[in-house]
Amino acid sequence: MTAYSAKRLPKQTGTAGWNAILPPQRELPRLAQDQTADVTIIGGGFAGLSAARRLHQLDPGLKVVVLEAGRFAEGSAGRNSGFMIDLPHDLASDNYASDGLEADRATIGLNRQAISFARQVAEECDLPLEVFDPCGKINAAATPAGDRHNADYAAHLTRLGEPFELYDAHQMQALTGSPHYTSGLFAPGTVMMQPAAYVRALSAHLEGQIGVYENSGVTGFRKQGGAWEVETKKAKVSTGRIVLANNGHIESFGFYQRRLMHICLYASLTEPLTAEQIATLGGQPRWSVTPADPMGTSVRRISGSCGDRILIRTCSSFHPSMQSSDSHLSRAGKVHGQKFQERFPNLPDVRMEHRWAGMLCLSRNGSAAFGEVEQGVFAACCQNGLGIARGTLQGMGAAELMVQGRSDIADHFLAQPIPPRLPPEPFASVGANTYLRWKGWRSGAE
Ligand SMILES: Cc1cc2nc3c(=O)[nH]c(=O)nc-3n(C[C@H](O)[C@H](O)[C@H](O)COP(=O)(O)OP(=O)(O)OC[C@H]3O[C@@H](n4cnc5c(N)ncnc54)[C@H](O)[C@@H]3O)c2cc1C
Repeated sequence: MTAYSAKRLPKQTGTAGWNAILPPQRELPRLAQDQTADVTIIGGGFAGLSAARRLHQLDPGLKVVVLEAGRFAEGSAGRNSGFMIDLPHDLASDNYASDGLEADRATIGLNRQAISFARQVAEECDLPLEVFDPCGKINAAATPAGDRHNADYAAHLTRLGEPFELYDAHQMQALTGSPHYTSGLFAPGTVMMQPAAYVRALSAHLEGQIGVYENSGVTGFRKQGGAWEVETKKAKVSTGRIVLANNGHIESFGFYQRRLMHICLYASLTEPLTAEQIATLGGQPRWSVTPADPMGTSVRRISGSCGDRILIRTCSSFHPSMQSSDSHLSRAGKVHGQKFQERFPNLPDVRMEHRWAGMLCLSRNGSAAFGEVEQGVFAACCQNGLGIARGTLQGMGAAELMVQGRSDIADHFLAQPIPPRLPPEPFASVGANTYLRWKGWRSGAE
């Protein structure tokens, strides 16, 4: 008999700040009674919820069940910085060869399909701009190396025919209130999300169409005759097909073993700024910057019903156990405090209200863990950092692969080579953590 058991279920470190600042969340049911389904989706982040929505769009007659281990919006989907980005981090057109440009154009086109899909969700759920804002983002530089990076990136965007604007230090200060930045590159295609509010809204919206269960971690699944039996602690689902949309935790079931890198990122969110602090800070009420050096610090200022706050996102660590610790979080928190002070020296008394860690999943070659991994079992995992757009896209692609047999999105992921193996332990952990610390140090003021 074919059977897969989960070696572990997700455990989170720190409070998921985006979720904590929202009003109390209505609890969705946990799976308490045995059920049957056509498709069972394991994991309720961007990939799982998008797969569910796309399946329902393609065939409303399908009986679909989503099983999420924790509460919706408490996992990484509600712990990220909220940048739904259309442009790749590293443009492939370095060599100015036309196949590099074509590859970049294809990736950008697909990311924009994911953004359109999410925009429809925002429209149907009537999400306000503070939750889903197609306002673009700025790649901010704070050193000559960062300025050079932005200039190179601008040259690539020109070749691609993509719009952008360059800001000088004065414009950056007028926008952010911070004297820290030396230049910025504004690209208009990114959507800024309140990620927990989006995930809550999408899961609640789906509740009327399919079975949506939280606090229902899947402990295993086994082949029973022609169907799969998916087990949680309390009840089972007998299902024709399964989508594994549990990102790095796909490895917990034994797939892609030692091929996925489990990286933890850390973020802190301030308490609401007082009217006096807002006046001292100046700048615009909402803006979002990613660092010119990807290992630097992302910063967001938000305003609206959850108050005026600033998010600081930096530091990373490698955890094959898929779990960080309070001591790692506390160390990252100290760095967040320093990064805040460097950027906002005129706000010495602002306290961080929430700090958290969150896992994401990378492969060494940037490939996804996608496709039919066992008869009737489909993977939509390993988002390689840009998980809001890529997770949404993989969820859409897995649904299309199941129902239509193929699609542009599914073909894109199926064409990628399998993620290569990692070096054995302890070399992988020592090597990766040393590399991450070195890259973090090298990013300096960025
Ligand atoms: C601090 C931080 C900042 C980030 N910033 C950004 C950003 O600005 N932009 C961006 O694009 N990406 C960002 N990311 C990455 C992004 O959050 C992830 O790539 C994205 O959440 C991946 O989506 P997913 O649906 O594939 O996986 P997840 O969001 O991790 O969802 C998988 C779900 O599966 C559930 N699960 C796991 N095992 C089981 C099981 N056995 N049974 C049931 N459920 C299970 C988990 O609880 C989880 O909710 C950031 C991540 C962090 C931590």
